[in-house]
Amino acid sequence: MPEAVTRSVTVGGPGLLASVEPLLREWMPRQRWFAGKGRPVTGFSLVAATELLPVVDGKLGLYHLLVRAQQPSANVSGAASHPGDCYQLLIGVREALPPRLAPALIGHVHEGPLAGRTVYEALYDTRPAEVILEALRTQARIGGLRFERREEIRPDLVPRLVTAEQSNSSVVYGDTFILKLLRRVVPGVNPDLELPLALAREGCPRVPPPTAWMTAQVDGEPYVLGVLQPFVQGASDGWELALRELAKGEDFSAEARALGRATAEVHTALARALPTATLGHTQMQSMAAGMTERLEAAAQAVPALGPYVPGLHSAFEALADLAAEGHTWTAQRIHGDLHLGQCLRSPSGEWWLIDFEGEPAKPLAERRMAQPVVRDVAGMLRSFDYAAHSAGGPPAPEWAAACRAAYCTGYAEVSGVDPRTDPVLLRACETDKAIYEVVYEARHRPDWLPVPLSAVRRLAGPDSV
Ligand SMILES: Nc1ncnc2c1ncn2[C@@H]1O[C@H](COP(=O)(O)OP(=O)(O)O)[C@@H](O)[C@H]1O
Ligand SMILES: O=P(O)(O)O[C@H]1O[C@H](CO)[C@@H](O[C@H]2O[C@H](CO)[C@@H](O)[C@H](O)[C@H]2O)[C@H](O)[C@H]1O
Repeated sequence: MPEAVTRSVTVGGPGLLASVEPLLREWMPRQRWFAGKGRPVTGFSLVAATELLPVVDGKLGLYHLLVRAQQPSANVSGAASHPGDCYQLLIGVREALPPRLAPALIGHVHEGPLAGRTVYEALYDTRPAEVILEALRTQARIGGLRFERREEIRPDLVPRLVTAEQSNSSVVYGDTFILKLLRRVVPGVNPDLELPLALAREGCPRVPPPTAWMTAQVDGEPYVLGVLQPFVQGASDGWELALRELAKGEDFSAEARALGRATAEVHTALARALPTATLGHTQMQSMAAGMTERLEAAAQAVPALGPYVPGLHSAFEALADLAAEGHTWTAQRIHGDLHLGQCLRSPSGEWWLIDFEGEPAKPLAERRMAQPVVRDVAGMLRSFDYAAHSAGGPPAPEWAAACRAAYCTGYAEVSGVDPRTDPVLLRACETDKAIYEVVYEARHRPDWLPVPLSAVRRLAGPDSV
């Protein structure tokens, strides 16, 4: 496949990749954001390279790379044709790393134009993070990179990398803005920019409005690479708060109800901002078929699911049956991966929803489809259950049940529709989510696998084991 190198400079283009490839092969699969875990990386191909700061006289060099990780077994059914995932990297080059940058080390280069130098994850470093903010602030165009903004940005904000576990990488600037740099990038409209922009146009106060964003044009296709948005100062995320309350034996249902209200506010604004649809027999049967396919793929990938497969199937069959009876559902754009960790509570008690990327493993077209809002509701209901099984003590099913009920009540107060009035769809969506979580945990956090498995056991019903 011909791949354009945005700006092929001697060191920063193919020369840089050739020098660092052996280091990346070792370093990238260890990163939390690396999506292809468990499959060998056989090599990298360069999609685009942009020099942001040249290596001059031993001073810092900075390169923006889009690289494709070649993993021949990525797609079992189309192994030979899968081009591999494309990742965004910001690579710093120095003579040596100061101790404060030790965690950022990628490795020491032994050959090629960078021989003798050290390459590192540049987001840990102040100057590279400043370069990106400055490009956003001035709406720069560098090589194939485009930086755009909706609002003014102050020039003197001090950056710090967010070190929390996440699927992408974020930098906070002076407690004023947070920039999320996407790691695995795909061509097309990214909902993590599209939806917050649509919500900002609607004046929805529950989602931080994008201040600026960064894109690339590669082979004529647009890639969203990063989004800058206001930083909610002093915020705690819903997951931390829920675990804290659980540890104290405290009820969380007032917050759960407020979260239900916030979710419904966002859904109502999305339904105003973007097209909605009515899903009839064919679409719902195809949704149920998709859920069944995911279950089968998950059972292949995670054998522990095996005994529950028949019971889980019944949730999807019930949905298909309801569709066959002529029942219809309303669909609209939704969050797509809603859970407690995507909800921030400001010190004044307001809830914000973040991270509209959807389930990262799903194709973009699927993530951008109109869907029943119950999918998001199911994600949150799963999250209360997750908290009740993860707090360290014995599982707290009554705590989860109270939160789940309060969340649905809050949702109904704002939207006028209680998700519990659609139990077949709710069970199917919760089951689908729990199966997704089983695969996610098996791949990323195997120690957590028992948490979604306990839900699978419950959702599959008593006859399945
Ligand atoms: N606007 C914001 N204000 C404050 N903190 C934020 C904001 N957006 C994100 N964060 C913090 O950054 C973390 C990662 O953001 P998120 O969008 O969920 O990234 P990822 O897709 O990598 O998981 C969140 O869990 C939250 O703690
Ligand atoms: O926040 P991300 O977009 O990275 O979402 C992924 O990672 C989440 C974990 O960080 C994962 O969420 C699962 O674990 C949460 C607790 O850590 C729990 O609150 C969620 O309910 C549960 O789904 C999410 O599924 C995954 O897409």
